[in-house]
Amino acid sequence: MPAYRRILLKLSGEALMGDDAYGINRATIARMVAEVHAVTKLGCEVAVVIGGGNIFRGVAGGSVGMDRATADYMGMLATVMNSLALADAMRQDGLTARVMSAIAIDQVVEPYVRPKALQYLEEGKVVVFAAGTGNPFFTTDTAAALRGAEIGAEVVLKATKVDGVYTADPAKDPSATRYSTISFDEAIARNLQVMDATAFALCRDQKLPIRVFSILKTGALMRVVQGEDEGTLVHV
Ligand SMILES: Nc1ncnc2c1ncn2[C@@H]1O[C@H](COP(=O)(O)OP(=O)(O)O)[C@@H](O)[C@H]1O
Ligand SMILES: O=c1ccn([C@@H]2O[C@H](COP(=O)(O)OP(=O)(O)O)[C@@H](O)[C@H]2O)c(=O)[nH]1
Repeated sequence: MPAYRRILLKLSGEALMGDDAYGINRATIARMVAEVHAVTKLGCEVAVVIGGGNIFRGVAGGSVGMDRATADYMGMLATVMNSLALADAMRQDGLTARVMSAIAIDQVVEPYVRPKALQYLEEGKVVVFAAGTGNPFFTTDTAAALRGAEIGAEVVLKATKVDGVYTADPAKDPSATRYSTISFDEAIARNLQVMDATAFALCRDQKLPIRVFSILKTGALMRVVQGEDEGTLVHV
């Protein structure tokens, strides 16, 4: 029995690069798909939000000097590409996935319609939410919080490059230590950058817990879905 009936899984775009410099690493995406497939077999309904940082980010290198909103729309389009790649990898693995976009791009993917998304989930299909929230100045972490709340997910699972929430950015401060649990209030007060404050605040207000764990660690998703202690739980 899974510990959760329905989850919202946030996959880092940047982590999908694996050891590549850009784009999507086939082995990394195939491994993530296999892990998602395994948890669906437990009877867990899975919705996915995927980032775009492996292709384009509104606030990084390639966007210097650009109008921020324009750069953010490019970032959202990057998430559409990742979503298509992910859904196709799922198809190859024998999983049925549906991509729904927050921005109209009807010839490519169907638009996000909440009742339709709920129907797909009830049918056991994996739903991949593309284009983030559909708005510039937001992130795919916030999209994960938003869609997670909308579909009544019991938890937002953030699969990223680090294996939890640390006292400081572990990429910059090697003396940082990992929390096994932390409250939303403390994570916000300490300005911990593992997720943006908008995402934290939305989940806190909706009483939707977040678990942060490593996308690089094989079997971590399964352990989380089985209710085992993995990564960091951010709670109300
Ligand atoms: N307190 C912290 N605990 C953990 N990670 C942190 C913290 N502060 C900053 N980070 C950084 O946040 C990154 C994850 O956030 P982000 O870049 O938005 O990832 P994603 O691509 O998954 O959206 C980690 O790779 C880590 O280096
Ligand atoms: O609701 C959203 C979600 C994403 N983005 C843009 O899309 C980029 C890629 O998303 P994100 O950085 O969250 O991806 P990840 O960190 O997971 O790779 C962001 O930098 C933003 O420019 C946006 O404008 N609105």
